[in-house]
This record gives sequence, C-alpha cells and structure tokens, in this order.
Amino acid sequence: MSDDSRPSPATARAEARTAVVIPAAGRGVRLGPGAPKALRALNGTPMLIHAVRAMAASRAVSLVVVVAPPDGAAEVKSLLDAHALPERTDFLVVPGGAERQDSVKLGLDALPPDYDIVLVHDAARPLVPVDTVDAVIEAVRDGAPAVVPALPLADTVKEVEPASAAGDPEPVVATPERARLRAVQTPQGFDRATLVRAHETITDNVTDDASMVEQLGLTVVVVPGHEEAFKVTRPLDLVLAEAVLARRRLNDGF
Ligand SMILES: Nc1ccn([C@@H]2O[C@H](COP(=O)(O)OP(=O)(O)OP(=O)(O)O)[C@@H](O)[C@H]2O)c(=O)n1
Ligand SMILES: C[C@](O)(CO)[C@H](O)COP(=O)(O)O
Repeated sequence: MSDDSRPSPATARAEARTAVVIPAAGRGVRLGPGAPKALRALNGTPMLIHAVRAMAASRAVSLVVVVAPPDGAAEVKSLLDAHALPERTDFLVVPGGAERQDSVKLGLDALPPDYDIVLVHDAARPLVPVDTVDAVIEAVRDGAPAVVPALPLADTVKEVEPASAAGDPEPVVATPERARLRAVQTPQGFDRATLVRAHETITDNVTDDASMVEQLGLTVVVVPGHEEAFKVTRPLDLVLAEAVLARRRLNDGF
C-alpha cells in the first residue's frame, strides 16, 4: 500500500471500533450483605444487565467485555444469555481481580486487536444515558487520549486532616474553589494504546482509570456527565435507582 492510500490519523480515529470494559467484580461492601453488587436486582433485573444494556445502546459500541466476580464468570455468562441484548454487539466474560484496577486490566488483556477506542464503565452505574456514552466516544474520536464525564459539585468540599481515631473531630485544612471541581463518572473513554500504557506503567492503586493517564502526563478532558449516571454505592442509591427506572417507565408510557 502506498503512503497516499493510508487513512490519516484523524480519519483512522474517526472510524475506529469501540469496545467497552465493564468492571463488575466488586463485592459491594458499602451496599451491605448480599450477592456481589453487580448481580443484585434493580426492578427485578440484575444491575449488571442494566449497565450492559446502557453501553450496548450506543450504536458505536460493538463489543462489551464484562469482568465478572472471580468465581462468578459462569453465572454472568448465563445471565447475559438469559436477557435480551442487541444482536449487533458481541459479549465476552472474564473473571476479575482483587482491586478495580486489576479487574480493568484483566478486561483490557482480553480485548481482540481490532478495537482502538476503549471505554471503561462501572457496572455500579447502571443507568447512564446513551447520550453520555456517545459524547465520550465522540470526544475520543475527536482526538482526546482520555475523556471523563463529570458534573459540577452541589456541596462545598473541605480538605481535612483525617482523624486518627474514629469519631474524633477533623480539622479543616483548606476549602478548594468549588467552581473548579468536578465529580467524575463513567464511562471513561480512551485511545486504547494510551490506556494499555497507563495500566502497564502505573502501579499505585487509584480509583479511576483517567487518573492513571494523568500520571503519564497526558491531558484528560471532561465532557458533561449526567445525574442518572450516579454510582450505586450505598443502600439509599438502590432506592434512587428504582425511582429513576419508575420515572423512565412512566415517561415511556408503560
Ligand atoms: N475488585 C474489583 C472491585 C470493584 N470492581 C468494580 O468497579 C466498579 C466500581 O467500584 P465500586 O462501586 O466501589 O464497587 P465495589 O468495590 O463493589 O464497592 P465497595 O467498595 O462498597 O465494596 C464496580 O462496578 C465494581 O464491580 C471490580 O470490577 N473489581
Ligand atoms: C471510577 C469511578 O466511578 C469514578 O467516579 C470511581 O472512582 C470508582 O471509585 P470506587 O472507590 O470504586 O467507588
């Protein structure tokens, strides 16, 4: 092939195939005793299935890799088989690891070669709207190495000196300027090679993938997040998630 017939990097990125890695291997300790969080039901359907459908709702997504609880891959495969999912999307299931970061890495390792854009989406954010997913993909296609959806904060944030004993008062150290702060959600989107390099290079335990890319010295950009992309973390979040689903059913005229 002559150089002239090769697509430009911008064209190649615009046409790149997109895969999503869904880390779903967490226990959900903060949600209280029960099945692993991703397998718990929201309105009768496992949270993971809601999250998978939210990702597969994007026509740009052609592969979803679910990272299952370490001993739950067979159960997750059966769940995917038992629920209606778009036929245009392929699905893979791999067992996860001890920390979120390990689970994402195991999902990345399972990706076939022909995907150049990768999204990482928490199973614990089952209700993210498709417009948010598409906005993240578009920003990566436009050339950003890493993209996060995020929202401005509703509360003022204080930096404190953490108490040495539980229940002790904590002195405030600083009040960061709220207008410059954002609460970060998922799906986070990446140029695949960048995310792979981040996971190979950064060994500190971090809570999100974009911060690993920041540590490489690259710019991470923010697109608008959505209030329905909240993370189901504590019991009250389950109540909120079911209320959002009930509102959607009403709006859809069911
Ligand atoms: N070893 C782990 C830990 C977390 N996750 C996933 O990472 C996402 C975000 O994590 P979080 O909501 O904190 O889930 P848990 O770790 O399950 O929650 P907790 O800290 O309350 O146990 C979830 O979809 C979770 O399943 C994962 O795949 N592998
Ligand atoms: C990736 C994440 O959802 C972005 O908000 C978040 O950092 C996950 O953190 P957690 O400690 O696993 O809840």
